[in-house]
Amino acid sequence: MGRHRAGVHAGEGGEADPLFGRGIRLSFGQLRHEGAGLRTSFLAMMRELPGLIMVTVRLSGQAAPRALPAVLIPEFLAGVATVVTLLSTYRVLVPLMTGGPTKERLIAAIPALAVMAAAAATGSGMRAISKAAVSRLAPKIERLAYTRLLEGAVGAELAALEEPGFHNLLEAARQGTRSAKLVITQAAQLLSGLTTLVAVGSVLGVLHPLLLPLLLATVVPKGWSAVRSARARFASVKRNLELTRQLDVLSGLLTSSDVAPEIRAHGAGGFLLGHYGRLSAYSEEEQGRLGQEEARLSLAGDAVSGVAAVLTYGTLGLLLVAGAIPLPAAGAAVIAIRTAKAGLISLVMSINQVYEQGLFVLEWERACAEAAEQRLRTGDTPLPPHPVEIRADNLTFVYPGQTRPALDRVNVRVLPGEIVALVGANGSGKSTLAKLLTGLYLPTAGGVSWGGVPIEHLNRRGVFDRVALVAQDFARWPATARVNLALGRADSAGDRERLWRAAMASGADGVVARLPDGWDTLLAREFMGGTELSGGQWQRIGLGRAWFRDASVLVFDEPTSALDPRSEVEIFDKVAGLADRGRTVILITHRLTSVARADRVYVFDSGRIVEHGRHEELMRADGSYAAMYRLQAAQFADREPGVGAH
Ligand SMILES: Nc1ncnc2c1ncn2[C@@H]1O[C@H](COP(=O)(O)OP(=O)(O)OP(=O)(O)O)[C@@H](O)[C@H]1O
Repeated sequence: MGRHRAGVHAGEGGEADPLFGRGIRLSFGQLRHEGAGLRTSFLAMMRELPGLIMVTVRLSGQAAPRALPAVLIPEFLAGVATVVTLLSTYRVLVPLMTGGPTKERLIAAIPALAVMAAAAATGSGMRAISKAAVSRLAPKIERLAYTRLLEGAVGAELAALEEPGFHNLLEAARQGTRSAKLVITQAAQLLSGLTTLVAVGSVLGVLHPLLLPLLLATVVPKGWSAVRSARARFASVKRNLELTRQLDVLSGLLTSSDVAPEIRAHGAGGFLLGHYGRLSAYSEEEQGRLGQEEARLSLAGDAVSGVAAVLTYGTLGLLLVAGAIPLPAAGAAVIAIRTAKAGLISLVMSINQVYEQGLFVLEWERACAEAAEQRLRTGDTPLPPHPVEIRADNLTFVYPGQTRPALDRVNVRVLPGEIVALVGANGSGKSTLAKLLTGLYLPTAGGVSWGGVPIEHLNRRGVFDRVALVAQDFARWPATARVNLALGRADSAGDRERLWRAAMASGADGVVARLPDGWDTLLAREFMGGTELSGGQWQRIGLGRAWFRDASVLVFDEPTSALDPRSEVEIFDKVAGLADRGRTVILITHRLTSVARADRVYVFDSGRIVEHGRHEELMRADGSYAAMYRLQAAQFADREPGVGAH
């Protein structure tokens, strides 16, 4: 794809992105703030501002209840000090500019000068105290916000975490947690800017009432451009969230050690870099467009504000000439206006920041609310004591965002102490069923029950507690070997005997024995002191986790895919042993020889169960299971010396 038209984003206008398909285009459809952002009036935006700040203020109240007054009170006192400084400037100027001997005039100015110095020093001191308080408070707010977000994500339904929209929201919310810190810093500055402005305003009001609206006329246009460009920046970030995440994924891949061998062996580096460059160009174009928009807004704000400033000085001159204002008052007014200008710049910058960052904090709040809505739905019926029968009745399941069911009216029975095997072609729904039987997903239609109670009525955390799951893509935690084995019952991680027992059952004992620091070896080569395991070694660790968890229902999804033949046989023996000891085993495998020992085999095809029964029954039935079994057996028979080729 060549260079895109100016203003047209990746995938917009119907064409799919050559790397990510329709993803980026779809993300544009999900924007909620963007359109609204550009239509919102200035007044509406200014009305939003206190609400935006309040989200962070509430957060800071929870993060450190006493810290906020420590920020606000000194900031307020600093504002008061500014008023006093300005008023005393006036009092210094009056004796200096009125007639009389110079010495007397100087002496008359000294008390006001002393007050001015004291007020200025107090103002600086107060600002320093507030700054120190902000730097103590801000990280606490950030941590609290981030922890809340993580708690929400951890407690959400698995299905929610598979929705891209939720991920975009989480990404914006993650930014929101950093923003909360900035909002509090900037809100303190905003308060300081406002107090300065009020101070200057009141001084000007005292000097001559006409100067006050003129001062406001210099402030408002700048505030308008600041808020508008903050909104435009926020909209731009939202608009590009999916693109930003995709760029992050690409740069992560280019630097990841996991895919580094394939990138080199397949010469994929140039290809990926090319796409990185292409997608970055979209992002750069967006930034350029945004920069232009901000420059336009700023110019418009400056122009109106500049005219107002000229008018202010002009009015001051006219008032002076007309004798409506004495010379010292005019001098004080000039100083007040200059002070206002400095305060104004900082005020405008903080309004801009508070507004933009505040919108992200709102995203954080929205994500927390969304996560709460998506919180794991759980009933309060306690689990019947083990052993329980697990059933799926007319179970249908459609993944979020999909239209075709992954499971279509499936009926399954798993009796306590049984080994139930799920077999069938890739993508036929075996892993999905295992996740539904163990309560990780809830049915779209039909039902799953444990001991006759529908799973949604049960305490699902209680269900999880009864389950040990060795998923096909089990987690390889970047942690020590001990944690990797014991994570399923982290409280017992210190139980060495239990660790060794689990390790011996899965064959992980030999792996751990060869590790440089034994159980304390870090299994993550990207960190200092870390080491890496082979695929089969990892699988033993993953399997050991199931034994360590010691649950009554065990799900093994392709448990031996990376094991050597001898280890594979050993593992299946151990799995059979688990069932002998009353554990229920759900086994998903393509190794049909190991299925022969199962009490029942369910054969899947395109989300449906096409056959079920014991191995012998299925062989006699001579259906698809028998065909698959013979196909596998024939592969070995063909290679037997004297029987087949080679
Ligand atoms: N998280 C998901 N979101 C959307 N669709 C999914 C998800 N996981 C699986 N699917 C789809 O559901 C169907 C069933 O997948 P499942 O993983 O259950 O198959 P499987 O029988 O276990 O396959 P395999 O033998 O390859 O492991 C497939 O069409 C797959 O594309």
